[in-house]
Amino acid sequence: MTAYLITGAKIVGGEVADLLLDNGEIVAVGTNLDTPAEVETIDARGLIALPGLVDLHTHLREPGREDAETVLTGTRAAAVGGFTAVFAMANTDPVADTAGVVEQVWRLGREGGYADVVPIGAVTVGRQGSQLAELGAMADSAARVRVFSDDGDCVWDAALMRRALEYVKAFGGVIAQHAQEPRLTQGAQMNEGALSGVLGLTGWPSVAEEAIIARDILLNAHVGSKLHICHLSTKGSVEIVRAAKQRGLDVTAEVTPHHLLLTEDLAASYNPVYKVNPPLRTKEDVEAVREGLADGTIDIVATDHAPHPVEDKDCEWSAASPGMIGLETALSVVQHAMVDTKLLTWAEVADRMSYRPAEIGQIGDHGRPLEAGAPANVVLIDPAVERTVVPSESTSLSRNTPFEGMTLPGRVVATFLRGRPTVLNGKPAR
Ligand SMILES: NC(=O)N[C@@H](CC(=O)O)C(=O)O
Ligand SMILES: [Zn+2]
Ligand SMILES: [Zn+2]
Repeated sequence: MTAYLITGAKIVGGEVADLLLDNGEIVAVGTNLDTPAEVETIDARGLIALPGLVDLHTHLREPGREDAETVLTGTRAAAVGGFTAVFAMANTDPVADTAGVVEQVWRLGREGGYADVVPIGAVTVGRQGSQLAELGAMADSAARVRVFSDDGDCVWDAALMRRALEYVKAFGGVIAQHAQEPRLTQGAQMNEGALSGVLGLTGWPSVAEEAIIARDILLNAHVGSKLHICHLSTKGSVEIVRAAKQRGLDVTAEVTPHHLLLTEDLAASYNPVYKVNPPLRTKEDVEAVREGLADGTIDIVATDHAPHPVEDKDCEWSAASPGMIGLETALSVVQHAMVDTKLLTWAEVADRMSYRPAEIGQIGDHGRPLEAGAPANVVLIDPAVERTVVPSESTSLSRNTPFEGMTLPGRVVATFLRGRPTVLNGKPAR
């Protein structure tokens, strides 16, 4: 295995040092390092070294919708975005609700070699919301599932949600909730407000998200288990989570890059590339989620990378599937919305996009500080360049990026997974 000497990188945006990667590990960090006779040197002057990013919320679409994405294409896109581990959501076909399916997804990730794939198990059989899935068997499987979610749908039955929280408590698992009260969002197409009225699209009110978050925080406090909130999107949700954390209640939350940057106004184009669950919200909401991410109320950024084939997006708004791709643009959006605005430092970006998601998802090999002895999961980024997002250039099989035409800062130059490059010079390396 080739050893790599990365020279002159700003370590997590701070001090300049060299990094020696060998045998899958970070062997040393410092200057004038002793290197093996055969070493590949990467000049990283001007670049920032971050721990490999971890995405707690990715839709890889395999099995079932391999026309939209596969484990291989999705993890390749993840590597291009700087990720070394992704959690694969369970809303596949068949649903990831048995040990057999989660083991298959886990194995496909291993074979691809671009990023570690950690399957998320469904909470209920077929994500139908009526009967608990075999959570224990998925936890005991080779995939070691710790995160469970019916994402795409809400576990709306309070008794079932309570039982799920109780069940996973036995092995320290976490229930990741897609907070969407179904009765309040029947036929919902976009954020509910003045604009949805003008556009004639059925509204998705903030309270449909907030009511479930409040309920689940209370249920979880009662049970004493672990609750994670997927793609939180409203100011009210931030306030509820902030108050819960102040009271010492155990809850974690994520925000997507698109909810950190985009607003509901984009729906006025009737272009379904802007249709997503939860919907794009208002400027006030965007400001609130940015503040929440900055002060730690929101623990992490997760992409909710949701690839869809052209035919599911190139149609009228109400017929289109909700969801946006995001793996390849996530870090640039975070730099633009959070770093360039001085809301987060690079060290805090490492926390929100690597350390914390690995901790919530309970994977030890990722999300470790760049120190000797840690697995060599490293990403090198150039924060000084800008690029314009062109959908046809995406590594993902799908093209449904809402950032088309936007000029965003930063670019991933190289990604290393256990010391092996998955991306070099911004291109997949394997
Ligand atoms: N976010 C979306 O709009 N869509 C996701 C499901 C989900 O995350 O709820 C998908 O699977 O396409
Ligand atoms: Zn969801
Ligand atoms: Zn999702």
